[in-house]
Amino acid sequence: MIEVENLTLARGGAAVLRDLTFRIPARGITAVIGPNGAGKSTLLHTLAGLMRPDAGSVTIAGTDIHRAREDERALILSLLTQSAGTVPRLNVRDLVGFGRWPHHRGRPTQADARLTDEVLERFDLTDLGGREVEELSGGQKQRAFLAMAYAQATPWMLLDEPLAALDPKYTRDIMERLRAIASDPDDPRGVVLVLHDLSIAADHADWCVALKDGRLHCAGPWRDSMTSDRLSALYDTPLRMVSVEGRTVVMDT
Ligand SMILES: Nc1ncnc2c1ncn2[C@@H]1O[C@H](COP(=O)(O)OP(=O)(O)OP(=O)(O)O)[C@@H](O)[C@H]1O
Repeated sequence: MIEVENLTLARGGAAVLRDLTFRIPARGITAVIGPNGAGKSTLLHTLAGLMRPDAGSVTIAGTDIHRAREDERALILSLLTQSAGTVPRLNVRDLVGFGRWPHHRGRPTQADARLTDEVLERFDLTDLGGREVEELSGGQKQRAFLAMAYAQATPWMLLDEPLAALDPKYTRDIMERLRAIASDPDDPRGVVLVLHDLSIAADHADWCVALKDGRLHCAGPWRDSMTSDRLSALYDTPLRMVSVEGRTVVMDT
């Protein structure tokens, strides 16, 4: 479980996260949503321990993230940031293998190599293993970065806008992979991702954390906590959740 208590943080002298208290259950997909500038990326970086709050705490799997050492954090969570983009002259296999770093600290074992191969296979990247990451399409690249985060083998994966600039086919591909990861009976991971596409969130998220102007708008199971009125108030624009062929779609009205 992720437990956030009274989390408060300012950037450049301005309050960005304001007294946030909520929980995220250990399993499933959690969507962090809210308008531009609401504090979603800041929250994710703070959950990951990369930003230190001015007050409050983040406890993940029983560990106070801001008291833990970096190497301890790296065994609890992987973080995929929006700026994960450029890795000159690195091939896909090495990128994915890099996810094993917290486990081997520069001395990869045969088990790390085997695990890297399994992850390449799982993400359909085996044939691309020797290709430079920079040569991949945006969708393939995102899949490779996701595989790197997965290879870190942490109980939690935190992903900042992993669908940015992806076409519908790759969007679906990534979301189906995340669903499989979150509900893997042998090795389930908690997946927390910042999303802008509300229909994707409505369709895939089990849990939601909604921020507005740095404050918690609501948090809880998506089905119970999200309504058309709540979404409209969150984004200050009329939005409606409708069911189309059994799937929830969010449209502006
Ligand atoms: N480096 C920085 N220095 C000072 N303020 C910052 C910095 N980065 C972001 N902020 C401010 O923090 C607030 C929250 O930004 P953040 O990027 O967390 O929001 P967000 O919800 O992820 O936005 P978006 O949906 O547009 O990506 C914004 O007001 C932003 O201007």
